[in-house]
Amino acid sequence: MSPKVTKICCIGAGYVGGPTCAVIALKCPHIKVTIVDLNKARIDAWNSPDFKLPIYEPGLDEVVRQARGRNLFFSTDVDKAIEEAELIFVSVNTPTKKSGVRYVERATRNIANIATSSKIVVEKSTVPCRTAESMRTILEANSKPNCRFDILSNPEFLAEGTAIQDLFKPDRVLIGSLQTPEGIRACEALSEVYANWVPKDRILTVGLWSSELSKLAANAMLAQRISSINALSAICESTGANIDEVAHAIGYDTRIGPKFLKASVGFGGSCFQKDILNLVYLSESCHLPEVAAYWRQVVEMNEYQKRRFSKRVVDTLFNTITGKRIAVLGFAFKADTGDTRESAAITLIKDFLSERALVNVFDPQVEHSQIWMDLQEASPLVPLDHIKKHVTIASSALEACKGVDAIVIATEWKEFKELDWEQLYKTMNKPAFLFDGRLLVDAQKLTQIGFKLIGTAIAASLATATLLVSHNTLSKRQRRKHLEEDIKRSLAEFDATGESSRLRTPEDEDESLSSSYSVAYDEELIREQLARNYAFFTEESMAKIRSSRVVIVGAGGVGSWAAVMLARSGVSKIRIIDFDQVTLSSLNRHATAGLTDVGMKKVKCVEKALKKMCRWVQVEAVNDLWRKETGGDLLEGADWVIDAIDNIQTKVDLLKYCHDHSIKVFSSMGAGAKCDPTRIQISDISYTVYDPLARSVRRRLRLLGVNNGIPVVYSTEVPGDVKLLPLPEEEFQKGAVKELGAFDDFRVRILPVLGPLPAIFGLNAATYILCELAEKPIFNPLPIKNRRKLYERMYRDLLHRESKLAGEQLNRLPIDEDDVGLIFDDLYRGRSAVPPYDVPQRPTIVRWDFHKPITIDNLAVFEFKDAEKHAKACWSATGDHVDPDSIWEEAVQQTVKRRAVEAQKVLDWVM
Ligand SMILES: NC(=O)c1ccc[n+]([C@@H]2O[C@H](COP(=O)([O-])OP(=O)(O)OC[C@H]3O[C@@H](n4cnc5c(N)ncnc54)[C@H](O)[C@@H]3O)[C@@H](O)[C@H]2O)c1
Ligand SMILES: O=c1ccn([C@@H]2O[C@H](COP(=O)(O)OP(=O)(O)O[C@H]3O[C@H](CO)[C@@H](O)[C@H](O)[C@H]3O)[C@@H](O)[C@H]2O)c(=O)[nH]1
Repeated sequence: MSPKVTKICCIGAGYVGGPTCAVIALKCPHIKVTIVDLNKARIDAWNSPDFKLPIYEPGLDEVVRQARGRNLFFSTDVDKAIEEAELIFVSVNTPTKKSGVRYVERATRNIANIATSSKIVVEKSTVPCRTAESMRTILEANSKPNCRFDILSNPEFLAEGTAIQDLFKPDRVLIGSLQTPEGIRACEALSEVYANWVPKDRILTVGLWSSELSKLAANAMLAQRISSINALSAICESTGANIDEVAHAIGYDTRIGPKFLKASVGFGGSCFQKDILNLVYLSESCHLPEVAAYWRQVVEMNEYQKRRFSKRVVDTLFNTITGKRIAVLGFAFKADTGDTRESAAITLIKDFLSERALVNVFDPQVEHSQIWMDLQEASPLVPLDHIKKHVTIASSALEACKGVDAIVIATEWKEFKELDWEQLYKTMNKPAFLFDGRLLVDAQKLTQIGFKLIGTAIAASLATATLLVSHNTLSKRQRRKHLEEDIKRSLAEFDATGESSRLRTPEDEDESLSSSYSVAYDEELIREQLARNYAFFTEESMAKIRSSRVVIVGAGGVGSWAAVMLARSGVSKIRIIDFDQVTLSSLNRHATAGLTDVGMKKVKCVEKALKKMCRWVQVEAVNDLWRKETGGDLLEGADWVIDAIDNIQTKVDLLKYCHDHSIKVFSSMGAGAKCDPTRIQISDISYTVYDPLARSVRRRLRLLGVNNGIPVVYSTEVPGDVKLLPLPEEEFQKGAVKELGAFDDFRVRILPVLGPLPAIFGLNAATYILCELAEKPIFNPLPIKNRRKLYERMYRDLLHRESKLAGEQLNRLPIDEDDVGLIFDDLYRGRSAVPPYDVPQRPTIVRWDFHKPITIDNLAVFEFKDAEKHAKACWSATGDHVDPDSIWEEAVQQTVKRRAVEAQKVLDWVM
């Protein structure tokens, strides 16, 4: 017979332990239930005379009111409760990663140490599969005589906000046990407890490991539905489909069902992310990388959804929210709870702050102290005082929305649906933007009031475009009128913060930077300043450039020039990282440093200059050495990274890190000891030649498994006479001098540098990235240029072959070496016309159609042996030549024809 349970202890008085065991006490008056916790404040709150419970959960206080003091007790005396109980729930928190079960382990050890009689120990916490085994080992190793422990898994499926309802009427209660007679008896004892109110057919009994895994699986499947619908919402936004309609339509299929298909700003809560990551670790430890990647994508999609949402806010508010005020309605991770763990609102507010917006936040349940704690935790490097200057916690939604430029609904609190929106509209700045991250409000009604409504998933991109145009046209005339005054005002501001003749202190820098931020720079002014770029790239591409973030590692000769040109071209977010200071000798190549900047941090010097050039630019100056161990965070949010580092090991680490994390990176190779700008070029790292730094980086990366896929700027120049200078004593004082070397052979020496060269490298990087951001990439940058000798040889080969075919020695051809260069490098990009279009070992050009004369549109590039084969097959001494289309496959014919069309365009351009 199964043992009768009369006393239960629950370790952990949190969101699960509290409501679950309170309901057990309510439904089983014959059982004494004691909920214990180490956190005294929490227990005091559970015991508070006026029922100010530590968690907000509809219906919970009613349950506690009925049972507390009768058969429900809350206590900090963990040991006493363990000793008394026959059945112990372990309902402690289980944060992510390997350390996640440490609280479970601690609680288990506690049980082992205290218990003097047999116990049924129940895992209520969500744990990785086979945690019960570790618990058993701990319990058995420490057990006393006549003391047996049976372990059960009884995962909890309640959702916050509906916990009481879920506990009263669970879909199922799952109990896992070892399939031994003792295990089954323990399982029956727990089943009996639930049977007091849960129908028997809803109590499922399974094996221990199945039960543990089922909990992770259930959450993974639920979260996967949200990520799936959120991924579809992105498609809706691009196509004009409506995600609510899509969800409704697919939910009608009984196999899919209507629940958990609400597109949102991203799921939050303490469970989903943690439990999926647990499943990912489990898959990895079972050596199932594909399975791990599959589940990881659910979390990644969620991150993407949050990022996408904040980007949408910035884009819609005319590409900048600097100085603008945004109301965030809702801070809890979902409605009807005060829980904020992993709430999407935290990420959104963090993003808004990093864009220098001002935020008003309101949540009907979340404590103010909790909001400050979460925001501080999200940005640990930013002092709380600074956060408090930019965030205001309002006491009502109305107060939060007063005077704001936009409202963001982050939590689906019902009361937000029923706000007096007409009143709110009146108090807001116009246009009154409303971003409904929960698709909560009545879109039609609010649009009629005048709101510019942008949901997570309606055809917002189209709406935004229309808005931008109408807004701009409407106010263009007035704005034009003020343009001149605005410029004057701006210039006056600059003067006030401008250079003085004395040496500047870091305090001066900060002051001038912050005051220059305070001036709102009109969108019209920005467009005027970027007019030539708009003309070059078009509206759409410029929107992409302006909303992008570039991280530049290295603020020296290369990085500073790249930063300047990116900012001048409209990039609005630049993070620049360097640990060094400006020295007098930096001035020969630095883009922004002046005499008064000597001694200043390089990154600050760049920041200061960029802000003077471009008022839209937000610079994050990070005065630190980039290290692979900790540098990941610094690359977060980057659309592109520029490697402008001169230290080879850090360079390799950065490139490898970017490669492994699929972060786009552009690298600068060696600019030292060179002077010929015509030999500087952009290519994939795998195509670099004659550059010793590139060779060394290439070799080290290859050892790390990275062969290609990194665009670089480098020079093919082979310096004739490089004079290395000895390293000055002060550099040795800094230690680790070996790390200073640009490349192996040049360690601990100073490489002579001609100033313009690093500048050109930096400008190459900026140009390449701008075209990429604009989605108008430089089409196939030449792998190699300045190959005069090669062109001469190819010309000679062609002359030789044509002479042989004609049966007489020709002196010249109707094309010259420049034409060869054009055909080979510009038209054929240095590659053969034959798939897979390799760079030929011995590139050769050959007449394509022998019926026609030699012209640049009748020559093709082949590997030497293919060219010979071609001539042999097509040429006929009688003049009855064979049509090349009859001997070459379709792909080759098409390539040659495309190149011929391009050749015609070149001719039209040149003539
Ligand atoms: N929150 C949910 O909606 C939910 C739903 C189902 C399952 N779960 C799972 O339930 C578990 C608990 O989650 P939660 O949200 O209740 O966490 P929580 O942080 O709200 O509560 C855990 C409590 O355990 C206490 N605790 C930790 N170690 C202790 C010890 N050795 N002795 C006494 N008290 C100790 C902590 O002080 C804390 O008050 C987790 O594994 C979670 O994944 C949570
Ligand atoms: O269609 C939907 C449903 C939910 N969410 C969001 O998803 C998150 C999680 O919601 P929900 O699952 O309702 O709350 P939780 O309290 O996290 O509950 C989940 O996690 C618990 C802990 O493991 C499990 O017990 C529950 O069964 C499981 O639903 C919240 O941010 C919701 O806003 C959506 O965006 N769209």
